Amino acid sequence: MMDQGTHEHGPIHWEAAPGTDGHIPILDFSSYSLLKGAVDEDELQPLATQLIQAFSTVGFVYLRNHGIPSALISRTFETADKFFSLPKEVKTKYSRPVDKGHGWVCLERERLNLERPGDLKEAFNVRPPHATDKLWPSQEMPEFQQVTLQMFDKSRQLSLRIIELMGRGLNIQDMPSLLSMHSMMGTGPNGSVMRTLRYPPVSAHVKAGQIRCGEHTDYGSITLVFQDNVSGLEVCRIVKEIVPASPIPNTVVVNIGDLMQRWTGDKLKSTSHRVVIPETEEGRKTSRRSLAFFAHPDDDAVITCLDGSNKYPPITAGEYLKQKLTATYDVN
Ligand SMILES: O=C(O)CCC(=O)C(=O)O
Ligand SMILES: [Fe+2]
Repeated sequence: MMDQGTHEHGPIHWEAAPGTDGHIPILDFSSYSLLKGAVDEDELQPLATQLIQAFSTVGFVYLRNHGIPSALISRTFETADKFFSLPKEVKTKYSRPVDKGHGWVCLERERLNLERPGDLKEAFNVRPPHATDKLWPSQEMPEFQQVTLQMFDKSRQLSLRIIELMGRGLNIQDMPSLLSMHSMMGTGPNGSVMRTLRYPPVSAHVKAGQIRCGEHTDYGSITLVFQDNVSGLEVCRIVKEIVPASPIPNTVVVNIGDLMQRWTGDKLKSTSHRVVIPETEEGRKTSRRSLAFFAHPDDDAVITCLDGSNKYPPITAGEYLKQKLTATYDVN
């Protein structure tokens, strides 16, 4: 078996969400699907309650019937594949500058667990406010910008619906302000980013402890993850106890980020996760693809514990993200 390293991330406990055996719940999102025209308010409360149950225990759910067309998801994956298959010299033209959140991130540039070597993944970050003309591969792929921006926008809309339901499930009185604190996703000073990720076939030269994506928690409000059909995503329940978040067709995985955990005075759990290398020789020859949308509040949104506990001092979302990113990026 490939060495998965010996790093022990802090103990993370979860109680099994009701009706589950400690695995990640699968919820039907049809009552608030993006495709749903008229919404029946009465149907939303049970969904909101189920979401909060999952997020306050596992920190992860799968959603079915979310309403982002599968054709758009496939098209985004294909578009990303085409970009990743361009020669390295071409991709380098679109490298993410250190001061921007948009552009190509080469293999091993990031390590999400600082105790491991660089992650065995490459990525293209789509962060519209940071995207200059020079950072879109329009010359080689005229469709790239339009397809990825469309997927960004659908992910943004779905995130807002999820956040709205979370507010409902948490009984937050001032819901408009929770939503308005996410009003600049994709348009202004806001940390939200969509990443197309590619984990290439694993060569024989893997460094000790190197995996596809090291153990980490996400930083923002919530994350959406669309997976292809290749396993590897694992949710770290407690030290040495791991639950696979294997691909389930037509679902999106949604998880809580650190800032949301802080915002809710630790009621909702930002659970550690990672992407491992397949154990079989055959599996290692296969690449894996995913698409992650990280929803963040606006940079100037002041995050104060929603339960009035003042467990953590107020901090702006921009300042919080800056502190987190400094630790992870551009280590090579
Ligand atoms: O590729 C995946 O399935 C998840 C990646 C991830 O957790 C991340 O990029 O934060
Ligand atoms: Fe993550």
